[in-house]
Amino acid sequence: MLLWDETIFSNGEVLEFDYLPEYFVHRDSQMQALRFSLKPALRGMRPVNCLVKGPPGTGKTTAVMKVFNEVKEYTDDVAFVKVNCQIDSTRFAVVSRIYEQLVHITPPSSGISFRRLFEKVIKYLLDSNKTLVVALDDINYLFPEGHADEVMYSLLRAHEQYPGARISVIAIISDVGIPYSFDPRVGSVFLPEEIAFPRYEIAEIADIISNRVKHAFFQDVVSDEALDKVVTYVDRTGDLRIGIDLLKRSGLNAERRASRTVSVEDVDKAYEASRLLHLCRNIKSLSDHEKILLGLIAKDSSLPTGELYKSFHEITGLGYTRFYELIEKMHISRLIDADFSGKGMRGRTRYVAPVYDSEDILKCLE
Ligand SMILES: Nc1ncnc2c1ncn2[C@@H]1O[C@H](COP(=O)(O)OP(=O)(O)OP(=O)(O)O)[C@@H](O)[C@H]1O
Repeated sequence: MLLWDETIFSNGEVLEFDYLPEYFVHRDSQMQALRFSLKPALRGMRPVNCLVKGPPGTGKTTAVMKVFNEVKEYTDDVAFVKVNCQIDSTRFAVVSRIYEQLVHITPPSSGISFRRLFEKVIKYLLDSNKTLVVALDDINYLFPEGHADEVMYSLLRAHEQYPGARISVIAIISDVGIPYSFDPRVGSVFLPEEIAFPRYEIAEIADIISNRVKHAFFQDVVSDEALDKVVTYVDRTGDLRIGIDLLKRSGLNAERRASRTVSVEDVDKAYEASRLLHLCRNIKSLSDHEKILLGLIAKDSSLPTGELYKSFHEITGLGYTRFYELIEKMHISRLIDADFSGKGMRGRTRYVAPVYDSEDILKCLE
């Protein structure tokens, strides 16, 4: 029996999402490519822009943050800023975040234009003679409304308007199969070094997960069978984040039943929640109107678009154009399927259906 102050976690912190692991392996070539791209900054030159691409949970953000930390050890002349585009999803929000991280003051959310704020960023860089490297993490979230082009254009052409400004970008794309492309105007200034992060092999997953177990739990808490089960689940999606979440939830499940060991059943039970991680993460990033619409679609996927619009309009008061834009956006984000069902008596009727299990969607929306 576990007492109140007893725990099976020796260092649960290593299972938190924001933990930067010391043991970071199987990404040597990618780390090396990042180092080479950033190296010019050590000589006061603009670093090479990068496009870091790969499926979710393959270590992209971690690799970039680790290389940032390495360079910070060498020099104070480079300022590194990571922007989470899922949270900061407009050009203004991105530059606000950059300003906040550089100057350590949160700018007002209104009453100041993008241009004014951007000029403050540039002034800071010129006054301090620093090079700025911006990692735009999960830049995918900026594509649907065209913000990715605006952001990239502003950052990468800054030196034309403000001579002497040195800014480079590491665009991190979580590749979930949705096509994306930059505007040709951006393409002419963004000729990046592309760095691919492929899915991990099962042996690599096993290596990383077992190392995390060693640091997170006391000895012999996680049996080989339970560990294998976690690895099998991670291998299904290729996403290590799911594995780390699984470890944490399995451990908590074991503690809940006052056990000193994590069983295969604890892992199975935890997977119910962990497998929804991505879906819930995507849904969390939607606006309130999008959530309402997705909820309606999940509740009844057989509704023709006209009916769906009526219900949506009743709740939100929004018009058809906006409704249609939201349908398009969620279609692009792969949350819904939106297909023309053919030509009927009333012309073309477009039906929409959720890509994911409706119950799962409703669970994430709760
Ligand atoms: N090679 C590795 N060694 C140790 N831990 C790793 C490794 N790769 C990824 N991880 C862990 O997996 C989790 C997800 O990694 P990370 O956030 O870097 O992935 P990502 O590719 O940026 O994901 P996304 O595209 O979803 O944003 C983190 O907790 C990280 O510590």
